Amino acid sequence: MKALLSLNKYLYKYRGRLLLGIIITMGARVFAVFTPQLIRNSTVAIEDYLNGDMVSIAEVREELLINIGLIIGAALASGALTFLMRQTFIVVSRYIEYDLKNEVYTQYQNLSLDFYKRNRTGDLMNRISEDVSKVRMYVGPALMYGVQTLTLFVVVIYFMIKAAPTLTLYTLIPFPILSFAIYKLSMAINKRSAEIQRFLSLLNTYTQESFSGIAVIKSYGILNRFNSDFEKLSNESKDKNVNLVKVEAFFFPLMILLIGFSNLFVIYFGGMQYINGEIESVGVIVEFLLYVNMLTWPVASVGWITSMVQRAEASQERINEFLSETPNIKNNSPESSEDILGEIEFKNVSFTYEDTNIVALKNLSFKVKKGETFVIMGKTGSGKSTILELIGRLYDVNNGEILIDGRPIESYNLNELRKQLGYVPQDAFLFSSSIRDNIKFGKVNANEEDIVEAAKNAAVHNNIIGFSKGYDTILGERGITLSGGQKQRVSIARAIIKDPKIVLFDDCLSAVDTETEEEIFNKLDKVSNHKTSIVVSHRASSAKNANHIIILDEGVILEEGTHSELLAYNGYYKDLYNKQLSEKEN
Ligand SMILES: Nc1ncnc2c1ncn2[C@@H]1O[C@H](COP(=O)(O)OP(=O)(O)OP(=O)(O)O)[C@@H](O)[C@H]1O
Repeated sequence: MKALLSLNKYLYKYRGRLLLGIIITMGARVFAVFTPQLIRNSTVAIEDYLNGDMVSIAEVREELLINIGLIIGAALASGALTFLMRQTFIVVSRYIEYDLKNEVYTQYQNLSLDFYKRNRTGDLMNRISEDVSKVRMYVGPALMYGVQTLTLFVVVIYFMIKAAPTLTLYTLIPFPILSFAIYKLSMAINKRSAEIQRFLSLLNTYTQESFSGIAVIKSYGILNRFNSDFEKLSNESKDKNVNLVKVEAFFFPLMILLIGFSNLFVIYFGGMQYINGEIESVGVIVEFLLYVNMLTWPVASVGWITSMVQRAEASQERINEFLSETPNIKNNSPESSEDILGEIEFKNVSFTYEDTNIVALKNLSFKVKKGETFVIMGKTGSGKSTILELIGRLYDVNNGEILIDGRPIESYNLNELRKQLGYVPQDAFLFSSSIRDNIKFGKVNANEEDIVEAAKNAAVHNNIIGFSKGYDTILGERGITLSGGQKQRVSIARAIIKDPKIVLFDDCLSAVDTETEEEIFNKLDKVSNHKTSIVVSHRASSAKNANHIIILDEGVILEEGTHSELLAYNGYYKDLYNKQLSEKEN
């Protein structure tokens, strides 16, 4: 139950409604318990008539009719209150489900990239949907039936003791045994439920990844392999569910068996006590039989409630695991920072990726002046993307420091800093929405003119108006309706529409031809006259007009200078330039 304590804040938030729910539930059960007493009274009336204590049949009939009326009234009152009971408890559980989903989602958003690398998407999805709905069962049905069962037990046992204390004792003999058996079963259910939940995450992850990679799977002709792997996983999942069902299946027979014993005890001991004169009427036996049967469902629900609570506990533990994570990237300055100008300096920066222990940058130093275009080139894996990720504070440096306008990057308000950066990652991710929305994503209040201008500057406007629905074209998941180059350019439009102070292009023109690349750079040059641009590229053509170029190799600068300085140097850059020039000529 420890994990579920974290839900207390929500129970407290909705305490008014819950309290009302508890009162209504108690009322509903109290009315329900009137029925056995009214039936006993009716039996007593018939008994009295047979014994000659009541003289006229009309008197009996009147008594019976009054009792029937009261039974109907009590049933109606109990029914109406039961309806209201659901309206309070179940509605509150939906509110809490909503709050909890928001809490988990906000936490996901705040967590740093390393969290997303450690955990798979399917698992994240599972915790925010499946696990949260399991937890809802605790704050909704489990709580509701818990209160109902408890109230019913208290009221029924009170009336039982009032009517016949010794018979109550005999009737309740099987209940402790039943409770113990249910407890044992619940433990087994909990273990199996946690396992199922873990497995469901695995299955979701597998499915989600295979849908995302469907193009690769199809083109490699490995559908069958994926199908059979999926079948294996879902078969295992089925076995685990079947195992759970086997244990759960014990509940009802066990309950019926023990309730059956209670009925037998009532008939036998009740009969004996009646003969001995310890009970004044057969009506008490009838009343007790009705009580025992009234307790059947609550006793069954004890097991059911326990298993719901156990499952919720397992799920909440998984949710808490993520909620207790703290983002590695801290926002050290809660106040919004002033506008940045755009000077960037790396001072002896070293960075190692924690999970792989790969040293991506080693004691790196360079300075980019405001408004300059700075190009980073180098072999694959040399640390180019890492530099851009560090400027966006997707990671924090291990040693050294990054300064923006002479101030440590960590001293800026994180969101304000990111707002002033236009980052175009290597893998242009587009949302499954319209092209317009994807571009607007960079500036929520952008008008049509801004959108078209950004698209023109990213040299993608002509492509977009070529589509029958133009800017309203809906992109499939991850933008699959666009070509690689179109995707890259829409992603550039999204970055430049917000008119950032610093633009960071991570090899984001690799899928466009050199002419289009040049066109984009020329346009950007015009619109970005005050912007600092850092461009990662594999093409010398992107570097020609840069103010400064660095060539990275294994996290250190191998060569640096302007285009002409590097050509004069006779090194990596010159080789690359000549090679790409001859490729173009051929
Ligand atoms: N998220 C990550 N987690 C762990 N290691 C990483 C991560 N990203 C990059 N690396 C490693 O850090 C090193 C530098 O990677 P980086 O992406 O900065 O190189 P790059 O020069 O941009 O490469 P490319 O030109 O192929 O994009 C590589 O060895 C890479 O394997």
